[in-house]
Amino acid sequence: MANKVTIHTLRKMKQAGERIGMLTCYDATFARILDGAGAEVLLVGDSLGNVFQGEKTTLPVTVDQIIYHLRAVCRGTSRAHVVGDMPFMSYQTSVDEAVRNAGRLVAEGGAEAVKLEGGADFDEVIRKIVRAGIPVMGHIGLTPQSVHRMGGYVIQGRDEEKAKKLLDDALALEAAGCYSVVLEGIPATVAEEITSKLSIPTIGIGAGPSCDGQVLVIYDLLGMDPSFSPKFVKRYAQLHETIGGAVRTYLEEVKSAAFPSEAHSFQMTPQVRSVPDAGAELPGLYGGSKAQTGSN
Ligand SMILES: Nc1nc(=O)c2c([nH]1)NC[C@@H]1CN(c3ccc(C(=O)N[C@@H](CCC(=O)O)C(=O)O)cc3)CN21
Ligand SMILES: CC(C)C(=O)C(=O)O
Ligand SMILES: [Mg+2]
Repeated sequence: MANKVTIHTLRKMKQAGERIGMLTCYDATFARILDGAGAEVLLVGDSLGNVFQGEKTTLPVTVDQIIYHLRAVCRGTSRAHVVGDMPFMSYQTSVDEAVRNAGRLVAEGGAEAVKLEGGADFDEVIRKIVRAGIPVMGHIGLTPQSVHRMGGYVIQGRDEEKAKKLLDDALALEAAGCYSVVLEGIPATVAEEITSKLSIPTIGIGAGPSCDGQVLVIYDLLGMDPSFSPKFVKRYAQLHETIGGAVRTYLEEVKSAAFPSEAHSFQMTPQVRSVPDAGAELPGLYGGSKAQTGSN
């Protein structure tokens, strides 16, 4: 828990010009690695629909599934700020339902904040969640839950009018009480202007270098899926090849019986030989019945 990252840490980082490093995370083992590496924010994103479940969109993800992954991530995290993504239809139908679902991510999942997609249209929902004591991270631009309305994963805010709408939405989110906002899939200049006009930190994904922080889907930066390579992703590893290579070697060794060798095998406990005659009279003394402990 040493210097736990909170919403205040993130605001101070913006003021100090220190960039915020955020990653998605879906399980405890990754959480230990990412937290240990110094990520300030871990997001249990609804992108788990794509990368964990193999769905085409994030739309089928449920509140129960986000909670399940949040619990795992929280167990593996000691320093990072953990955010839970509000999935599709968990906050769009009514303010009451939104507050209840945000509360579930915190109370059942262990999230320290929630994130939801949308601009000024959601200010009432955001105000009520914040009033309930739950910090809200906004998310505007290319909002994947609106994939069908956008007609695909299309970069947003490319003309002046749409760019102005994004700035207005960002200001509305800040006014509604968001402590931070994700800017996804928008021109770098638009993200730069929004970042300069907000007091709360902006976190970009496909939004250029001027945001106060950056977020990427962990599987993308690790290069787990060679078929997913949009322009905004940088691969810092080629784990698809690394994992594939390790598994192919394992399979070869299983087939050639090179694995397991003696080093990965167990031996019986060495037994003390019973002394002829005496052994018959004192069976317990010479290792007949008592189990020994301490070796493999
Ligand atoms: N693994 C993964 N990474 C993500 O970043 C991600 C998900 N899944 N699932 C939910 C959404 C979907 N996302 C996407 C998916 C594709 C593009 C894409 O193809 N973008 C084009 C730009 C298209 C344009 O120019 O308008 C690109 O080439 O970057 C963008 C965001 C972001 N999110
Ligand atoms: C990429 C981030 C911002 C996200 O919303 C997700 O992973 O679901
Ligand atoms: Mg999301």
